[in-house]
Amino acid sequence: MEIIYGRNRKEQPEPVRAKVTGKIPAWLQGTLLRNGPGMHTVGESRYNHWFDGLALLHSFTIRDGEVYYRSKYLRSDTYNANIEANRIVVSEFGTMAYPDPCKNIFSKAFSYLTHTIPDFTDNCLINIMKCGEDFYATSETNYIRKINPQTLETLEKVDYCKYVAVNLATSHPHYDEAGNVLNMGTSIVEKGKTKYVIFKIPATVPEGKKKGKSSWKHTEVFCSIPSRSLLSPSYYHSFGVTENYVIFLEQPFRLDILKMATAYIRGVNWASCLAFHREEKTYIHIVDQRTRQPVQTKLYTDPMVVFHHVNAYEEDGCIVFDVIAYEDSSLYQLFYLANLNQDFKENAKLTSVPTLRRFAVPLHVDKSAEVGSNLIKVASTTATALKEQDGQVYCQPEFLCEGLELPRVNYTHNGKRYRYVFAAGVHWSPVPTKIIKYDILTKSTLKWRETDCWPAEPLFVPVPGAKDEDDGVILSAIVSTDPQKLPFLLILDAKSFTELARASVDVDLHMDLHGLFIPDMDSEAKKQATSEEPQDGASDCHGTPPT
Ligand SMILES: CC1=C(/C=C/C(C)=C/C=C/C(C)=C/C=O)C(C)(C)CCC1
Ligand SMILES: [Fe+2]
Repeated sequence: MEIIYGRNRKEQPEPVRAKVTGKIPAWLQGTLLRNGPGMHTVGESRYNHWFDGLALLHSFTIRDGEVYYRSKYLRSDTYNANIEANRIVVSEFGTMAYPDPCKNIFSKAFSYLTHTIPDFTDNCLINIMKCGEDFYATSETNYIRKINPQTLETLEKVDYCKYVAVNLATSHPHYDEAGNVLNMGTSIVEKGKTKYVIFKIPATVPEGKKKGKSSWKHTEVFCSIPSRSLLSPSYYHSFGVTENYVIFLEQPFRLDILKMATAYIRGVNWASCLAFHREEKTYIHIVDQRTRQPVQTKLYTDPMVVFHHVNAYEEDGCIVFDVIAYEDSSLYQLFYLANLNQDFKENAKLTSVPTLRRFAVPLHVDKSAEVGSNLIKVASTTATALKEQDGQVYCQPEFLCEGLELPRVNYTHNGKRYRYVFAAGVHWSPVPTKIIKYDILTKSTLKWRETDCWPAEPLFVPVPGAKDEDDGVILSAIVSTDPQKLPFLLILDAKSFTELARASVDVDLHMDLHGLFIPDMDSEAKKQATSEEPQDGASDCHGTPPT
């Protein structure tokens, strides 16, 4: 497993032409842009956790049946400082680092205690976010980095704090049809007012506002939800939306602000400031996007840990939402590199399998409904919401299926009724071994797997003019541990899950986390843009750099 997770990868900044077998659909034109950790040692120093690794961006550009690959390390301030010092000098999720070895521990403690929380890393390794015409590499701190989606070059650093009062923000924003970004973050520095903030970044500068100003300046706070515990807000990796509502799970997997404030002096990492409180409830917050107010009903469910929301929609006065949930927080523990070694089968055993759970919550509680009665009348789910004596509502999910992570849906169905979940297949180990299509209606599963192949998150791309939800393809970057087999971009027909094509590349492909697909501009504009490109005559697979 070290081959997959712990090894430093060589970047490939010049495009390499892939060897394509099978046939790539003619309509599939664009760039799959993805992010993930690629470097886990700097000089003699080593990160402890897979989520610490320096961000390595990579892309597969698909054009006229050909595929070009490139990869480039994000030149974050963190990357540059580490490379210059030839050691890890910036702290990450699982590794605490000290910038200045000359200072003694007390001066360090003093300088950090003057700020509640020290400056976080800009090593944005988790996802890619589209904001108007711009693309950003993202993580969960207050920093994101603008990138050039074609050349993968690193551009300016954006600090969320300048536009909205958050110190942490998710790397799983949602997009509406106009491309506006809806995201959530936590404000932890104002100790008396620890809160979760839902905010919207417009795709363009709003009409009537001075032209030329960045749309970031028009970021609006939608709603703030005070944290139940001021010194220990919930950690969350994503949230859900429907057409009119936002779903936020305040789960008992919490950050301890006091522990964070003293982490440097104590020499412990950020991860140790996170704890799962298995005796506590998970509170379900629903925010109405139209009134920007939280729904007043107190909704809760059993303790659980959720990283990924899958999708959500409204049905008959209820909100139905699907998440991948765990019984504990062992997932983050398993990604310590010490567990991802040869004995990973023993060391990296999840103590709880990820399960796809469907919740249904009532938007209104009928005053005349009896205590103990189930408020969910939706026939399509067995999820329940029981009215309690004190007016609270206890929600119990329907268990749909288990053994899946990194879920994706056809994004045109985001927030709406949907039927298919595409995901990576994992079981008692966090290492994906297959790609799954789960049909919520028939509760059936289609799978793709191949020996010694380790798939990444599967991404659905719809065929233009698609009629069915699964009219399109699945793209997944596959890492191979068979020395005879190159890594490849896999293209599956999303309906049948049969392989349409694979594009093998002789490069050091890394296991990544998340990304997006950027469809090419319309064909006329594309012709103009590519008319000046030289002809591809390379036989060594180093083809024409795609624009
Ligand atoms: C650096 C840093 C953080 C980083 C978290 C990361 C990097 C999480 C990655 C999560 C992933 C990849 C989950 C996949 O399911 C915290 C804890 C937010 C807060 C303190 C500073
Ligand atoms: Fe994620």
